[in-house]
Amino acid sequence: MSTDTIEKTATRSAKSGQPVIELVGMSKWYGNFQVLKDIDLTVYEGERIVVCGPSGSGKSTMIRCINQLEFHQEGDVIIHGKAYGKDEKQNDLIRRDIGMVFQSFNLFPHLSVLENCTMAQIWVKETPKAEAEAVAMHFLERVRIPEQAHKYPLQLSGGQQQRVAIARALCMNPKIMLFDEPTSALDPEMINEVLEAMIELAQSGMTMIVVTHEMNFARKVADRVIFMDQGEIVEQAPPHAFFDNPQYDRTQLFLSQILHH
Ligand SMILES: Nc1ncnc2c1ncn2[C@@H]1O[C@H](COP(=O)(O)OP(=O)(O)OP(=O)(O)O)[C@@H](O)[C@H]1O
Repeated sequence: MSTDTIEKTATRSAKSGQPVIELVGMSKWYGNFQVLKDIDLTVYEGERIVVCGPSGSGKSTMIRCINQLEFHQEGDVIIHGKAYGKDEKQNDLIRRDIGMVFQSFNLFPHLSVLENCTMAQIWVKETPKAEAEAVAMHFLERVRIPEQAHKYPLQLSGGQQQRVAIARALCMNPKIMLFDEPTSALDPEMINEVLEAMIELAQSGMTMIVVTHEMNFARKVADRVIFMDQGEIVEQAPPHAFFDNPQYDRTQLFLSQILHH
């Protein structure tokens, strides 16, 4: 697929035409190993991007560079028109717009569900406790587990913990949500409840980048599917271009990746 077609695809799928994430010539090395190679990617407001590719292709590293959990060494990461730079205060402000959900939930085990959802609001945004709790309950209701608010993470199922992690991220009122294999650690019967929460979020207009191999989710929700391989974006297209076109050779590549995952 030509760069021109990719650009048109991206523009067509944009909800408002405003770029919210721009990766420009982004490269990163771990020692001598180049994990990301000259990545160019523009994500528009309200777009839902699914990222897939073989293990080790750099998917996690790319999305972790978007909120600077990892640091790129060349190129630019621009969020809402502002590039991460040397000014840590500005970097913190940029990061506040971005919520992240990890494969391993990353909840604090010694805090209740409610406290997990209020801690950053209280300490980072200085929201009064009662208000933070009301916000937390709102989002716990949205992911359908308000009744678990006073339990501790280890008293919940994996699917419930992941929904808490989604609620916790939403409590910070992010403009962008990043998901790094959010269902990979879950038992099969719990995957759907998490995907449903993500689908509802997508339908609310949230800009999302989701690293996942859940292709039903990609089909239902994604505006664009991006394939990475060896640190590069090797292909991107709307999901139907891959899945509804039996002639499309990337479908074969994709299936082989899934089978080996
Ligand atoms: N902290 C690190 N130090 C050195 N190498 C790393 C580090 N983190 C990741 N890597 C390497 O970078 C490459 C890309 O890793 P990354 O986790 O981004 O891939 P991925 O596509 O998300 O893989 P997976 O699907 O298995 O999660 C891999 O070869 C990995 O071993």
